[in-house]
Amino acid sequence: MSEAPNPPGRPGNDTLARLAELIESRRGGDPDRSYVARLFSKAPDGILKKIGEEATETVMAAKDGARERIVAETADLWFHCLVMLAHYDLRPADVLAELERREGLSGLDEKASRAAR
Ligand SMILES: N=c1c2ncn([C@@H]3O[C@H](COP(=O)(O)OP(=O)(O)OP(=O)(O)O)[C@@H](O)[C@H]3O)c2ncn1[C@@H]1O[C@H](COP(=O)(O)O)[C@@H](O)[C@H]1O
Repeated sequence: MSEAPNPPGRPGNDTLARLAELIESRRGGDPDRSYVARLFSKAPDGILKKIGEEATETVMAAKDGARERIVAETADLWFHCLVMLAHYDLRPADVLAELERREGLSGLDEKASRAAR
């Protein structure tokens, strides 16, 4: 994976990594001063509940074809997933590595190989 910073105006892996570090820094923080610390204090159920809510809101925005809401709700969903990953000592890099591992592997071929197992 490239270590180069994101090109200006092109947020990417750096953004996820930076946000993950910020989330990590909130562990054990004051729930009255930090939303992330509040989520950690309710982990895992409080985080998982938010992921369910944000996933539903993302689906509803997409059904409406509301592009701005799709972006906003997907950002909420990704953010809460990052908090969940941190709770389980995982990082965005772990998920990105899995996506990279799948690059070039057709989802249909992968599914067919499962049936053959
Ligand atoms: N990216 C986010 C981010 N995205 C969404 N949210 C919060 O996630 C919540 C989304 O919940 P909802 O939309 O359901 O709104 P709500 O009804 O107010 O939420 P609930 O009361 O139901 O929990 C809101 O409170 C948002 O403010 C976020 N909160 C924090 N961050 C990042 O996390 C960093 C640390 O935040 P603090 O820990 O609060 O300092 C921030 O600097 C940001 O970079």
